[in-house]
Amino acid sequence: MTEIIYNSDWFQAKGLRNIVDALSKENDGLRIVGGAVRDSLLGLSVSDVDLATKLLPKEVMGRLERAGIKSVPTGIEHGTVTAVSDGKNYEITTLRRDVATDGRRAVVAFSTDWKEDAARRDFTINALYADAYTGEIFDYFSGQHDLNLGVVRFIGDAEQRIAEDYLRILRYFRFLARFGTGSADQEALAACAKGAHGLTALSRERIAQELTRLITLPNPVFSVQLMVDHQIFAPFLPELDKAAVERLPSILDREVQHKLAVSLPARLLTLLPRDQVIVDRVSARLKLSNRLREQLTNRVSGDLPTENNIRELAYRKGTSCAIDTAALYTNSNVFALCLKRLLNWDVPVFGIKGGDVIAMGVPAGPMVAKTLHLLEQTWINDDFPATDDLLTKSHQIVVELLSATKKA
Ligand SMILES: Nc1ccn([C@@H]2O[C@H](COP(=O)(O)OP(=O)(O)OP(=O)(O)O)[C@@H](O)[C@H]2O)c(=O)n1
Repeated sequence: MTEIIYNSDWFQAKGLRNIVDALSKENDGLRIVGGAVRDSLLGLSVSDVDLATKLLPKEVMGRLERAGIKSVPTGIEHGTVTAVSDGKNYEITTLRRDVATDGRRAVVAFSTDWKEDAARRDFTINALYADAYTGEIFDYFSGQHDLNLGVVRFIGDAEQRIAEDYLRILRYFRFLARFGTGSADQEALAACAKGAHGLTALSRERIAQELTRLITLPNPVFSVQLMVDHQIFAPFLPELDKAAVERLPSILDREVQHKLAVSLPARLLTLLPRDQVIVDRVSARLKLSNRLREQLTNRVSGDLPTENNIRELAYRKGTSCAIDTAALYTNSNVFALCLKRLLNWDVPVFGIKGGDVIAMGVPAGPMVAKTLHLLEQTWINDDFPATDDLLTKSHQIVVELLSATKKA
């Protein structure tokens, strides 16, 4: 186990080594903790490295400064300093024990006891530490055992851990989807259900971020089903569509079968009815980014996709939007036909401009835009013919249009 950590690229990274050299003047003062240790033991890639230390935040900042490493007091009242080393951020947090909490924010006291620090963390698999010099693992709550079995277990009393931070409910289901083996502990589920009301007190951004991370995992179905069964969505997503638990697996199947990239908007929309008002309301409540809101709106507004209109949808709203809507709202036959229509088809550019129709005899003014609109729609209805055919046909249409206008 020690070798796995010690030989990892992230452990030997220059940025981390510089920090370790700057801080770790005494033994037992600095350890890696949480996701980096957990993921590394599973052979997964590690992107974020968090450190825990017995040193007080001021001392951490002082030592980093003397070593020429930039540090930012990102959460100094909770003991967290972010070091920027070799272009990467590392969060360094002084060991803590909780003294009070309102479920959103813990009031903490600093500690020098590793087990005390471990005891205030959420799950056994997240309370694994690795010595920052040797990579030696410290496991106070059988986290490695649980990791090997795919068990997500709260440390100590689940209700208490949840009351310290209600976001842990959503984290529970996310980690279950990532590491679980398809079973969940009834006591933990009951504690999550009991604490779910507390989710309303959390910042919407934190909820949206967790939900996004869960829903875009390779297989969130088991967790989502459990969350539906235990009414976990009710406090922040009462609009949850009953069909969600069927639509989500169908999207996943289609993504895998047709090698489609995971689409966040499509995954989120599996949870909601196809109703723009509701989607807008949820987007506002969860404070989703403008870009994501637009993507969601594009996917619920307009006609349902069919084999006949799928290219028009792709032309007007983009290929990924067209594929998503087909994946979300059509049966498997129609979906396959839609995909076939989009395969090897590059969305073309309409080749006629205002100047072209004026050159064809349309008088400058409002008639230009109207004519362009008509020509574009005809081009779409004719299944996007190439520019030469488009020009010939456009000429005919303009001639007919002008003679009809003259007669009128
Ligand atoms: N509500 C929370 C959030 C975090 N943690 C602790 O803080 C560590 C770091 O948290 P975070 O970076 O959010 O998660 P990771 O465990 O690193 O995993 P991932 O990045 O995959 O979410 C966790 O491992 C856990 O020990 C916790 O106890 N309770």
